Amino acid sequence: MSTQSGATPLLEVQDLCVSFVQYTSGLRQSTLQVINNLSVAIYPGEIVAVVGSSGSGKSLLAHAVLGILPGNAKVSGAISYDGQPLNSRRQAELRGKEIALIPQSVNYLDPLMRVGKQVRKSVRSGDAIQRQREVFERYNLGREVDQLYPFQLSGGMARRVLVSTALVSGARLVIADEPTPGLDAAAVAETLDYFRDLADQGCGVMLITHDIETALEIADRIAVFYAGSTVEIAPVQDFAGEGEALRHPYTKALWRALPQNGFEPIPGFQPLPHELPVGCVFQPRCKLATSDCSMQKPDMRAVREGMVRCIHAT
Ligand SMILES: Nc1ncnc2c1ncn2[C@@H]1O[C@H](COP(=O)(O)OP(=O)(O)OP(=O)(O)O)[C@@H](O)[C@H]1O
Ligand code: NI
Repeated sequence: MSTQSGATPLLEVQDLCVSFVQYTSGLRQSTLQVINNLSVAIYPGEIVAVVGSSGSGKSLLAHAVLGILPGNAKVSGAISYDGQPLNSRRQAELRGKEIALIPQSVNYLDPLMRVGKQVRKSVRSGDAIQRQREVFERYNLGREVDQLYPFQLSGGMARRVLVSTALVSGARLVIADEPTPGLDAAAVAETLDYFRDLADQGCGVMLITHDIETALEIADRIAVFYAGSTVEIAPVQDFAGEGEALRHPYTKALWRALPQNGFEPIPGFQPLPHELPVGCVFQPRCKLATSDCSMQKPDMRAVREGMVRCIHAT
């Protein structure tokens, strides 16, 4: 992209496809493709928000980058970190160290380890106890919390512990999968400020969220997911006015569905992985659709300072 020309992305995902092998009756095997030709990059110093409705493939992208997809997942495409291919050996090496995940579910906490100890395990340099206490203080987690087991935490406390684990790690790439639900306004603001600090220090942050308003507050670029792929990647400034700077009809529709823009709903539903339409996946819901849109799936292409997957975009 022209704004970042020359720089090496911290994370680059190219043409990622993820499918699951499923066994139906008896030994019959079928393949369900859930991520299709997905490409996205994160440069040092930026926050990229990944937005999209439930089931669009956001968490699977995070799990593919970390190498923690379930065993029946088949992955193709290229993922690189800091200019080098991110193969499974490197994923294991970097996971929780250079690359930290704030998982969507609090079930990722180790149920058998006191939370102070499990957070300290992620500290790579400096005084582990001091780092852990500093971050816990920021999140209003008192000393007594250090000794608790995950089942003794409230939902919001468990979330703050998960965020703390990533923040003490000193990771250069933080992938935050819906980090804020269940947090009160102060903790949300604290978390978003922390992401901004990390980016300002040269880290990269992928913020996965279905809350487009939070994304617009904090991110530099927005990647919009729909039915297992990216439909648009746009600088945050393009989300303004009537959405005239946006490229994809779905992104424009998301923008107009926000309360301040009149709550105009998008008719129809996102298709499930086994019922994807031929051609453009958005075509059945799109006002601009022509017969060409149902012929073949459009490629992602550069339009102005962003990327879009629509043959009509200008
Ligand atoms: N292990 C699996 N086997 C088969 N299908 C799966 C598996 N895991 C996820 N999927 C499917 O892949 C699609 C994408 O799932 P994913 O969890 O990435 O969605 P998401 O965008 O994170 O949604 P949410 O906002 O609800 O967290 C969904 O249709 C889901 O049903
Ligand atoms: Ni998810």
